[in-house]
Amino acid sequence: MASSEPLQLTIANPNGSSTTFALSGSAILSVRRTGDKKWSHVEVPVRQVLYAEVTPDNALEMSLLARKKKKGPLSLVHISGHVQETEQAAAASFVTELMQAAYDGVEPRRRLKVLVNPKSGPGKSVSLYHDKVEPILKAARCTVDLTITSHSLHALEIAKDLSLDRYDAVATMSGDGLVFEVVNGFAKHAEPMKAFRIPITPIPSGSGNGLALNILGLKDGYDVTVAALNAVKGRPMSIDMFSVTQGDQRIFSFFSQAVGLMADLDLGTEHLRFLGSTRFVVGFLQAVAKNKKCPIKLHMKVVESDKVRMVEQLHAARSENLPTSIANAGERETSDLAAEQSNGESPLSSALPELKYSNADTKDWVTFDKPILYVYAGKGPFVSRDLMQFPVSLPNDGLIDIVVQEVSTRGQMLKAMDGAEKGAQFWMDTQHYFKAEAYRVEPTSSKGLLSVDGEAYPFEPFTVEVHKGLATLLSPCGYYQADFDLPRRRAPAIATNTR
Ligand SMILES: Nc1ncnc2c1ncn2[C@@H]1O[C@H](COP(=O)(O)OP(=O)(O)OP(=O)(O)O)[C@@H](O)[C@H]1O
Repeated sequence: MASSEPLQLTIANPNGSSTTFALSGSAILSVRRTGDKKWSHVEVPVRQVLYAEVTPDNALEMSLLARKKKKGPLSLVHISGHVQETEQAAAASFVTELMQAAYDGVEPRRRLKVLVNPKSGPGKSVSLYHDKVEPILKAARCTVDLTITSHSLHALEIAKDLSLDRYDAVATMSGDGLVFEVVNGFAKHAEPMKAFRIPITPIPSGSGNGLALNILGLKDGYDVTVAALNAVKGRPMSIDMFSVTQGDQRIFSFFSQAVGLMADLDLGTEHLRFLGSTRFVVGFLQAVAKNKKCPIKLHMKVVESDKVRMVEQLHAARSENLPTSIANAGERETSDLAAEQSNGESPLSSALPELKYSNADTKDWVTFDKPILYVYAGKGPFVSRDLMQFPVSLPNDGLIDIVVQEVSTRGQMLKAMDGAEKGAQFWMDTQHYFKAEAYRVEPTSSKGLLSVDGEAYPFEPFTVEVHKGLATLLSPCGYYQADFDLPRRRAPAIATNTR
């Protein structure tokens, strides 16, 4: 709509009440209803309009998400009215304009495979799905194929055999564990590259919801209503995936790998589960008290190690974000993607990308030569609500962010907790940060833990490499929603280069 005049429609109801809709600049919908005390005036960004139509029996039906109070939760609101004969043409064109603005290039009425893990988080995901999520998907006229997972690896089995042409996206209502199963199921699919084009969209109900936090941001990352809206109309966003190879095993990781203190925290604090998220704080304090060196050798194929430059690259990528990071999965051919991923090095293929670094050849790589407390590598700024571990992470730069924490004083490690939710620890001189194409860890002792996306794997040598843009998520904006910047005064002094 080029006009700055709001597009208006008033429908008169037989009982004497009326509803007036005004659509301003294709961004804001305002609805005023006489005779409705609860929702007499609703004003929402058009993105929050789920559906609008004039039915064959001349009813105007509209569903949207609105907040009753400015800072209150989003509620599902249905508005309906009778369209009289004289109003029919105007109502039809208003609804068409509104739907175009509301979906802005995204196909409405998505076909969703929904997986709900009844055991995730506090165990209330099934009722939460039926109470909060399903009504939104239905109001948006999505077709829903629901499976309540009945056992561990059920989601993997479903993803492995998914009828790819039947679905536009897979929604996982759980924590990060179910996403891990879906990506590893896609990797085992008969058409893996096509499977990875199906976007995955997390609806947070687990105890670890890092992916939802990264996509939806700190404020909305635990809000199932915002996540359901993202399932309805988020845009496909390509993200890099990692292959973790260990012996003959190839695991697909979308999130993180950890050894040392952070793996101990992730996997070694199950006995503190009764503490909820406090378990990580208690676990961190216990681990810092031990201050135990992680017995490994670390080799990395480093591309960037200058922290200031990484922040600048983050901002540059953000400013040019949409055309590069948002890919319309429907319009992109698998072969285009294979070309992007291979960087022209291997023939186009519908098979998974071949491993480049599965052997132990780390010649010309950087070897980290100081005592290590932990290595934490991954994608996406937040690993939890309290820790922005990878503040400069980009969704599909083809690189993995590697944090290497040197063994340091207990006092300094405790200080690292201060501002960790904003990524403050990034600037610690003892916390080294690399962007790499690949890395390899070789344990020098058999005692230790390895966590891959929160799952335990043997503490044995492993190699990780990046597959650029292999998987697809749905995102409201095309970038990770986490703010991070240079600390203005200190910036020039703290740039580290440990290459
Ligand atoms: N019906 C089920 N019974 C038991 N486990 C299940 C069931 N459905 C799925 N699972 C398993 O639950 C695991 C945990 O899921 P997820 O990580 O998504 O949630 P979570 O609440 O964050 O869990 P955690 O705290 O254990 O990481 C998954 O690895 C999955 O295999």
